[in-house]
Amino acid sequence: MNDMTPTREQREAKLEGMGCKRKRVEDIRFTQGRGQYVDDVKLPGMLHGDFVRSPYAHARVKSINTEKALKVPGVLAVITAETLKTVNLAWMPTLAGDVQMVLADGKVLFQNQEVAFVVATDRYTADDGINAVEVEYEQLEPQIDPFTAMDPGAPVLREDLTGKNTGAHGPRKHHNHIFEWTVGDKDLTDAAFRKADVTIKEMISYHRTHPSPLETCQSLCSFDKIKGELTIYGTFQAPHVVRTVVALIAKIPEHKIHVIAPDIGGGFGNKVGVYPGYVCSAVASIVTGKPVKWVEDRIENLTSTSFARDYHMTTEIAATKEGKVTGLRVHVLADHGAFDACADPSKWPAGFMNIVTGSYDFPVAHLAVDGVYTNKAPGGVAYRCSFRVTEAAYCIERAMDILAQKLGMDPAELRLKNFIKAEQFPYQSALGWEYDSGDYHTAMKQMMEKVDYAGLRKEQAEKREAFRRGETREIMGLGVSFFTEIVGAGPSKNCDILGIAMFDSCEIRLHPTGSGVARVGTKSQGQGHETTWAQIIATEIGIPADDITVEEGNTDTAPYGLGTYGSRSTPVAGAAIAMAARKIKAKAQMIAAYKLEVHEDDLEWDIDGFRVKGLPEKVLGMKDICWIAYNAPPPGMEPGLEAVSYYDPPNMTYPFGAYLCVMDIDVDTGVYKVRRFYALDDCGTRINPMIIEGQVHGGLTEAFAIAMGQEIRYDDTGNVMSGSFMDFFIPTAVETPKWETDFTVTPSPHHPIGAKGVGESPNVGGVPCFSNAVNDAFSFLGSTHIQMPHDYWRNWQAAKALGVVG
Ligand code: PCD
Ligand SMILES: [Cu+]
Repeated sequence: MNDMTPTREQREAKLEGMGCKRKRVEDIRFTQGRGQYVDDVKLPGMLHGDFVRSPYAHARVKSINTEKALKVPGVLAVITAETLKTVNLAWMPTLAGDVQMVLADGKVLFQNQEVAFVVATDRYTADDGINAVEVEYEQLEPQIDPFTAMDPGAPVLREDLTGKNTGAHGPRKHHNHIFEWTVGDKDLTDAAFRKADVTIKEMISYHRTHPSPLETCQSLCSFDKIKGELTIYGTFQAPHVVRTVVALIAKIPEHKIHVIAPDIGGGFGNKVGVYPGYVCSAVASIVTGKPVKWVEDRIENLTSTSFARDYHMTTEIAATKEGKVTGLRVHVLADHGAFDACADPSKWPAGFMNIVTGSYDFPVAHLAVDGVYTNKAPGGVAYRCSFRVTEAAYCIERAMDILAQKLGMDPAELRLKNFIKAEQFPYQSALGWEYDSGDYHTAMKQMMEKVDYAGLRKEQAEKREAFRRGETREIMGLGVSFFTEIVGAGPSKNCDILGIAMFDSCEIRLHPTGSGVARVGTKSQGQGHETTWAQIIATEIGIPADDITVEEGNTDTAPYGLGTYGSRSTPVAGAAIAMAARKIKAKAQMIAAYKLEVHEDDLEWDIDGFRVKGLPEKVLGMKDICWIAYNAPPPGMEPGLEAVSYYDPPNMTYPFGAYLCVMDIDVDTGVYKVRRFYALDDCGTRINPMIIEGQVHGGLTEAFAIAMGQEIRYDDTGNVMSGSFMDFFIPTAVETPKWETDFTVTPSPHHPIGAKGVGESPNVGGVPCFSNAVNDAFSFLGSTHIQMPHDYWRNWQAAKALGVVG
């Protein structure tokens, strides 16, 4: 061996495989303004479309006159529901089994609803056309409050459903009722409450908010009449689903539809749903014979595409006087707006809300969810939480604090007392999930030690005394949260979207000189898949990550997959990538055995190639195997080195974490300061620690935004009060706290590389952590629960209500 032979460590480092803080390869183009987003795509002869929208929340549309608009120079077409009816597209199916108007058909049901689509030579002219469309409305009584939506005298919102007593998810009790969904054993739960020493009950609201990615939703459709082919560029988190749905609805054969999701400027769940803009730009292209682009502006994005949350959760816990939980009962009133356009797997009308037992060993539980229609925008997307998991985590984490307060126990101690123990995994929850793995006690104790929890509680006790003595006007809150996430939808036995099973896929093709390409069914919106997917392959087959190109988002080339949301990419596609790589490795091993003239079983894998056991000098590297695979394969073996895997996971993965927030609030102004925020995340095997840290920073920032101010608010008449970034809180670097991150590693036992998702976790755990900090600060003054968002004004109102401010 000469000195030039690289050491094992050097060979390993060269791969930049799993565990490496590899720099994000996509950032080379993003940071230089070389990303290619939908709006960067410009096709010859391209036209622009824009919407006439309703000023009213609830009104009858008496007439639409397009005559003047069509006379505006440059306006080429005005599409209304009547136009869409000719192609049977005035209404479209939603992902939740409901139907939604593409353009107002007789009625409008929320402010800013799409009424007509004006197509013109440029965006400005389209806008002039919009102003020239004359719509006559007759205002109707709006239904804004979900709590009165099922009153006997409540206005009828969905006239199209008149006489329908059952919906996509079972019986409907009222004309504004969508579904009732129940899980768990009601009788056993009621019995637990009858026997309980202590019970708590609180209505915990998770307000309506919005994912608001920097890039809004957009599409560019081009219909080629000669070929009969439709090409759609769009901001899609799930391009293949879009292609299938278009094929089913528009009756265009699937191979004649090309869906391309180029670079995406953030998704956060906003880009999962199907919006009228996509349908209208496609129809407009068919009608005009030209490519038609639709680009939403900020107000349109905030007020018409996919809100999140709006869950009102009446929560009860039963416990012994020692603080052992014995039952959980939750009723949710879910405000879905005008159409049920929730983006959940089809069989789950309230998503995975039944993860509401959280990290605790509840022997029994019962959950009931009622969905109602109101005159608000449709949606119900995840917004950085897989299918209502953040609502569930908020519910249980707030409720555990309320129980601790009633018992006079420390909230961290109460949690430690009730955690599912490490030896109980795989754990069967009372509401039907099988948690794959976890070690909650270790994570919680690590958090408490790192932040000096006992010291902080002591300081808080002293500050409270000082406040009582009138020496300070500042109160201190410690927010504890311990969450269990559920990500990786999903086993196709119970997860599908409109019947499309939720597996995912990867296709790897290695080239003769030892580099290659991996195509995956997911679609990064900023998560860094081009970086991390190559790292999995590097570790699995010993080809440096830099030598693997990762491609996603083009349905012509990528294998069929269900896309990226619900932190499913790592649990599902990540597994498919490892499995495809292993197929390649198996063929590589046959080649190596032949070349090294030994039996396959006599070979062992060594970082970047195979070696004969016991003969360290007899090696064949993966790069050489690539060449041999094409140019000199063993007799009888097909040339080439590629593999594809479609992976249907046996279970979801259950990441978890322990968070702590230290907050100081000035009672006279309501101004808060986040003094410290510590986040310990366990996402199993970590692919790229730097990307994970970035994901946690981003998710915590969004959690901070939601808990401390971000809200989509309506007045009594259904006017949106927060339709721009002037009134919708987007924290900048100035407001954002400093994040301290930490981790433990508890691999998923069923995932080929043991990885769980992480992208959503910080939002799921972060929101209750901030809210618990605010509530903890005020609790010694006698409050049990203050609703989010906790902006300065509301903190000040809380202080006033508690009588500490005049
Ligand atoms: N263990 C582990 C895990 C993970 N990872 C990494 O991290 C990331 C993430 O991942 P996940 O968790 O799996 O996830 P995904 O699927 O990929 O994604 C999704 C998510 O993601 C997050 N993040 C983010 N970022 C950015 N930048 N952008 C965006 O947009 C976003 N979004 C958000 C959301 S909202 Mo939903 O949709 O609501 O449902 S859901 C979501 C990637 O890269 C991966 O690879 C690692 O490394 N390791
Ligand atoms: Cu959610």
